[in-house]
Amino acid sequence: METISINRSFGGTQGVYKHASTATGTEMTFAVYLPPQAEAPGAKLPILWYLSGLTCTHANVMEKGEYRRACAELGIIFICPDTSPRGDDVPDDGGYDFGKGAGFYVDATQAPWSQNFQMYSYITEELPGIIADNFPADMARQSITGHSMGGHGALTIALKNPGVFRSVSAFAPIASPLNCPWGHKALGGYLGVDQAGWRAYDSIALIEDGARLPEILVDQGAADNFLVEQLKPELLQAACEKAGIALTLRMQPGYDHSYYFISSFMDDHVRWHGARLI
Ligand SMILES: N[C@@H](CCC(=O)N[C@@H](CS)C(=O)NCC(=O)O)C(=O)O
Repeated sequence: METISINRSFGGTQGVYKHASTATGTEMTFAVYLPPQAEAPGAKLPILWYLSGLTCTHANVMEKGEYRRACAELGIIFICPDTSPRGDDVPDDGGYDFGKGAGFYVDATQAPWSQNFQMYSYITEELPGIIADNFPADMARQSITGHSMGGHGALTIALKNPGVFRSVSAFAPIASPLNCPWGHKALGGYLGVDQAGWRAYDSIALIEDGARLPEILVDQGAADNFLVEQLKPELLQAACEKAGIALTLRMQPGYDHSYYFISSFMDDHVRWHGARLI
């Protein structure tokens, strides 16, 4: 692991790092905020993962997400991975919603994507190992959140890994790739046309197939341009009601899909996870 930058912030440090990934076969960049409590000898602190949305790198939430004040107060490590492999040798698509910047947190099975687009394994196996080896992290206390495509990532990863995360929340998540154009393009490309294989990466299908979480917090801007066609929180609400999952879905009047929305509710999410991590 190589350090790209370290900046003092809220008494802790905002770092950016890169490493050679065996999952993706590329260099991967990620950001880690260490709160001031990390500097105490023998510290082992809880982790909050944040998975980003389409077009993002680690940097969007790092620069605009405004998580550091609450993480510094509570003593939470905040981790910001990239959304896909990068590099000249990595295949790409002309659009913003498939290929680079759009890994969808799946392990691709279809050529040419399967060579590098192994983001599910990267996020659930490889990067946690790097974090455990290099930071004062208590891997028994992890929570996960994310935005849009990253909200889909947070929900599906938590549903598929029971017991790993103390809590899961999301900002404007893609509720069901099986039921929106972004999902059809990406999962069709990465996993092939047989939609049976998509169910392992669809929150609604996972719940229908028996996966359970005790509770979920979701904030959704009511003025989000993607709400009706792509995000469809009503599908998550119906699935959770049927399965007995305690979903708190907060429709936020006037908010759009941007980091102006995410940063407005980030403090709430960090504190909600903090109450379950500390
Ligand atoms: N570029 C797309 C929108 C993509 C988009 O809204 N991406 C969200 C995540 S789904 C984002 O966080 N973008 C980066 C940013 O706002 O910093 C469009 O113009 O329709």
